[in-house]
Amino acid sequence: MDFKKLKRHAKNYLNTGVVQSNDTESNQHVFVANLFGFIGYSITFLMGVSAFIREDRLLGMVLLIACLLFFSSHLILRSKRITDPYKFSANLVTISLMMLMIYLVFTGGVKGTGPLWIYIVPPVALFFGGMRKGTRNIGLFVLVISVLMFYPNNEWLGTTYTFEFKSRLIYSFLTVSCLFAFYEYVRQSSFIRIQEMSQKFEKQAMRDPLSGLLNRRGMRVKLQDEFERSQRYNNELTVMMCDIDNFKRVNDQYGHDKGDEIIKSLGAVFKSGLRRQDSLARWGGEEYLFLLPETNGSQGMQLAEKLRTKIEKEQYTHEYKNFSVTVSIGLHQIVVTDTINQAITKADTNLYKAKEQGRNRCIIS
Ligand SMILES: Nc1nc2c(ncn2[C@@H]2O[C@H](COP(=O)(O)OP(=O)(O)OP(=O)(O)O)[C@@H](O)[C@H]2O)c(=O)[nH]1
Repeated sequence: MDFKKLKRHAKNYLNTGVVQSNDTESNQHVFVANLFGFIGYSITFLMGVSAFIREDRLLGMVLLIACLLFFSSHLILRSKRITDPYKFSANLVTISLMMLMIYLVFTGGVKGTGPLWIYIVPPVALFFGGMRKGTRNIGLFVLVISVLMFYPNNEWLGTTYTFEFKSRLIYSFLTVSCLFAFYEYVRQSSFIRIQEMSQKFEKQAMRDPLSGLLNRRGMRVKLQDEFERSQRYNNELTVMMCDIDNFKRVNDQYGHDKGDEIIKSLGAVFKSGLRRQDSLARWGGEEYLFLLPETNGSQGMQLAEKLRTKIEKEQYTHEYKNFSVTVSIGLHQIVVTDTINQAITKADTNLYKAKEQGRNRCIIS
């Protein structure tokens, strides 16, 4: 088998149970669960076989049982019948690991070196359980091994340790646990911060910075969603293209800043006249695109007229003089044969007609 094939197999294996729609954090956990399960059953298998060779049958059996449990955690991730396979698998890995460690502390493992393995517990418990559950599990684990080790006269141990060894084992274990808990805390909070920032940037990429409305990119996403929905449920859907009349003159007369203020203000006026399910975007310089789900042409026309008259009455001031602007609107009720671009072009054509017929009016096909 060549290296590339081996790499692909390893990747597929480690991605068992990864769900495409899940967030990166959940999938990372599934990936690590597979990796840990793999390391867990490989090592316990080798150690189990080695224990049998040394004729330590009991240790060999325990290690092979642990190996089976680690392997089951991988099989669980493949299961389609279990509701939350990751949770089940992660709990199985953590509990099996802790039981194995308790056993190693109890028996001493090979020549009293068994307790050296307990340092695997903190990273695994914290990674799979998170801060709260992980810390609680580590606390329980320390309690159990402390009781076993410090019970008078070593009565609850299958081996003997010196007092110095036991106490230093617990101190060092607690130190490692605290460091891992701190690390997990920093990792988790950084991850949350990065996720929040990425959501914020994603939102910003869909918005027009001047008006705060959707930009073309954001509107394209809405158009696609609503278009598909209207076709699936046979719902009425209307698009409306609106343009400020003679805006060049407004800019020339009152300045670009005033022009910007008007673009922003019109967006807010339009928005206040829409329903929650409607979408509004700044489609171009002084052009707005409306998407009106569950709205037919005549309902769209009523809304367009309402908005047009509202804008007409809106007053702006420049150097103590009041003035107003008007808008022209072109509408189109989408039909089944339309593509998104065709629907927009038809609304645009109607807008052009409205401009031609003298502006400050609404036209529908
Ligand atoms: N202030 C401001 N002006 C803009 C912005 N984007 C586009 N414009 C201006 O809007 C004007 C649009 O002018 P035209 O396309 O000639 O159309 P109009 O003057 O509105 O005339 P009609 O559309 O035919 O009624 C141009 O002068 C652009 O510079 C913007 O973000 N801010």
